[in-house]
Amino acid sequence: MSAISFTSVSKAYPSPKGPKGSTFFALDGVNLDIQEGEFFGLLGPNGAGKTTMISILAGLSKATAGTVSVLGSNVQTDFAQARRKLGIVPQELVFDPFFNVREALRIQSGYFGIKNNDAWIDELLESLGLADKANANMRQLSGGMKRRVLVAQALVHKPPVIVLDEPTAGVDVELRQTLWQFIARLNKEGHTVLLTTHYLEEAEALCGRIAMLKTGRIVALDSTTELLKAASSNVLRFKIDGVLPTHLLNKARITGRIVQFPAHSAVEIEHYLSEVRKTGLVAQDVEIRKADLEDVFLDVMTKNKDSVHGVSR
Ligand SMILES: Nc1ncnc2c1ncn2[C@@H]1O[C@H](COP(=O)(O)OP(=O)(O)OP(=O)(O)O)[C@@H](O)[C@H]1O
Repeated sequence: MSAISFTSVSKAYPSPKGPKGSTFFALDGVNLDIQEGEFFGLLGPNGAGKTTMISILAGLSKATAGTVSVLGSNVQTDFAQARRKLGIVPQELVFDPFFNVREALRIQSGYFGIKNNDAWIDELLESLGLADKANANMRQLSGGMKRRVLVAQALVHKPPVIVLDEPTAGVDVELRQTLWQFIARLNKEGHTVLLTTHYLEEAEALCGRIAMLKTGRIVALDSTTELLKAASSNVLRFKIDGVLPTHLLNKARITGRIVQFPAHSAVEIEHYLSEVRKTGLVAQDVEIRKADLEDVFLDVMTKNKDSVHGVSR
């Protein structure tokens, strides 16, 4: 059985730009099946539709068309069942400021009808590095600590399917490591994990399969290994002080002084370096590295530049 299944899912909003009455599709016929036990990554640029998919999954937003189910329970017609199977860590830090951490987790357990949950709550607090904060008021916690509580809250009912919407946005290295160790353990124990993130290194390290979403459509879907294989084998990377001519700029990825070119062969590498020399610029700290998921992502997004955003119908 699929852990999460999207079948022909679309979500329309009134178009902000088009003529009155026209609609804009934040999701446009999305089909996606995530199997039980997968660690699955959902990637896409800002506005691609990731949060919209998760909101529909969580029952916070209604699909305009199509069906979504969690372990066979339809999120619209069988909401209570579907919700019970899901643990969602939201992107935003929302919490009740009046309770301490343990109370917040007990209340959350109560929403799912679970009494005497303290043994699991203690394990969650321990695994997420919150043991010494159990009696701290939510207001006294730092942003990173609050995020840990949100993760614990999502997991109080031991959901078989865990959804993390950018859980590491703006959090420090220590929390990331604690969080990933814990989530990886839960995944090993059989929990399905769906992750959205802008940290492509994390997705590459953690996810067995990845979907890339752009303007409401899935534009790539494969195992992480296959996606990486499809990328150019190498990337030429160097630093320069100056601006490259347009014919080189079009092929490069620029981050400040760092210039990167996808390169398939030694000949191609030499070609780029000689083109740079011709401009009078000096390539410094030259290195050749293996292509990573960020290269694949940029490649897929560039190839799909023609996708029409917000099709008005
Ligand atoms: N309530 C709404 N009304 C109208 N448009 C909306 C609404 N919510 C989202 N959108 C639009 O739907 C599109 C998809 O948004 P969504 O938040 O799902 O993207 P995302 O992939 O999660 O982006 P990010 O990486 O920035 O979180 C965007 O163009 C957004 O402006």
